[in-house]
Amino acid sequence: MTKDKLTPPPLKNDCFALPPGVHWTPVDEAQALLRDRLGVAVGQETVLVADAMGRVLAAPVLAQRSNPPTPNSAVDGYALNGAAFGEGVHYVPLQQGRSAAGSAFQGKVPQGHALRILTGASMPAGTDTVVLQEDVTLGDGEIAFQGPLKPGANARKAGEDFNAGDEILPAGHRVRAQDMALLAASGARDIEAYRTLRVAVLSTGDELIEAGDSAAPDQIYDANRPMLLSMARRLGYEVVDIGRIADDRDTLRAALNNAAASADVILSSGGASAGDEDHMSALLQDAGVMALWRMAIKPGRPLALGLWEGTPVFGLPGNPVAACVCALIFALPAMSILAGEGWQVPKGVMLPALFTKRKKAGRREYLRARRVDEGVEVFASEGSGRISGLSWADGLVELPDEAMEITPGTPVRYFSYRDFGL
Ligand SMILES: Nc1nc2c(c(=O)[nH]1)N[C@H]1C(S)=C(S)[C@@H](COP(=O)(O)OP(=O)(O)OC[C@H]3O[C@@H](n4cnc5c(N)ncnc54)[C@H](O)[C@@H]3O)O[C@H]1N2
Ligand code: MOO
Repeated sequence: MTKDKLTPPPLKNDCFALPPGVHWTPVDEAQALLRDRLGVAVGQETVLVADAMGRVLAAPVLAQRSNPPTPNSAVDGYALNGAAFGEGVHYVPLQQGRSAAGSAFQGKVPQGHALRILTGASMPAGTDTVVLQEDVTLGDGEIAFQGPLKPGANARKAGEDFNAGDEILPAGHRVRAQDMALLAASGARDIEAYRTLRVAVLSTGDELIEAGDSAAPDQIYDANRPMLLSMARRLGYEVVDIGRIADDRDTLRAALNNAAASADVILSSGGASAGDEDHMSALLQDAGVMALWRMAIKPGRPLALGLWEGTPVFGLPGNPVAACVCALIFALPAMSILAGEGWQVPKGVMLPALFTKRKKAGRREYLRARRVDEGVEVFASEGSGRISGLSWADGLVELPDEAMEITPGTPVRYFSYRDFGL
């Protein structure tokens, strides 16, 4: 072929333009596929309640006992039979003794008598009501107060919170600090939990060096691996650090074998597109287990999804912002399924935009964003190598697949990093 016979394509400097003839998978379609195809990837184990924080329940938790286990007093005061004290002033003799939390009164309170009672103490036999000590004048061996009393006032019924045998937490629930109170109160000694998901993380690229090492001019620090390892740790997963892998197919194959043998899911970054050194997508394609690799998302359109030796692989794009966004939008909810928690995606909130942008149709866009009192502002650049914007931001703005004209005040969807559990 001679030079003058070559026909160059029309110049297309927009690297985000969607080439025709390629199916660009919408975010919703890719998420639906992950949601349908993935299942729990971990076994189960028995875990002491003391160690339950952050664990995902593999079975519902049933209460071993009721809360409260007996009727008890909600206040410090005097226990009596409420129905016996109608309108008017009452002078009521005190029964000897008292009922305190953990030290219940053993006898029966005679009709027309009252017993000193403290908050949390079991209601003694013969009583159903507590008159608040602030409403009482204490005399010598008797109390005086103004009727009428409402029978049952200031007393908690046995099981009013939950009863023995009630399901207090469902399977698939991830135990939070607040749930630790419920688990302990229910009398549980241990829970059935899913084993903690193991997440292997690797970075590909000959240019990468380790944080803190001395760098040649064309080397760059591996920024994605520390980010992805930290996301996994923060979400309570066990991490397996596979390290930095050179742009060499055999080396990457060996690293994937190692990762698949030691983890339940693999997060890699770089080499996801179709360049000469994009071995991740090539290997997954050769193995015939490549599901999707072009997403209608910005940043991050090259995303290699596949199975390696049966282990799901997320081949995230190399650019750190794209790696972060694709991890949040695809890998995190997928990992929550693998971990037993079911599909978890944040709903976000609609906030007024404090920026101007004209968005084209065909791709969902995520902008680094920061919530302020008046609404949400976005990072000055959309460049997916601008790592500083990830730290500038406290979350993401999501713009829909359709075209959109945003001016100050237009409602836009905002997710905080915390909404993703980060
Ligand atoms: N001709 C085209 N070239 C590129 C296109 C395109 O459509 N046509 N898309 C660009 C986009 S968008 C992205 S994103 C990248 C994705 O490619 P890869 O996933 O294969 O990523 P790499 O090429 O390996 O790296 C991209 C970029 O990110 C840097 N990088 C990689 N890993 C790390 C890391 N662990 N820490 C920090 N930085 C990392 C890498 O040095 C590159 O600068 O392809 C574009 N090219
Ligand atoms: O689409 Mo690339 O993943 O933005 O940087």
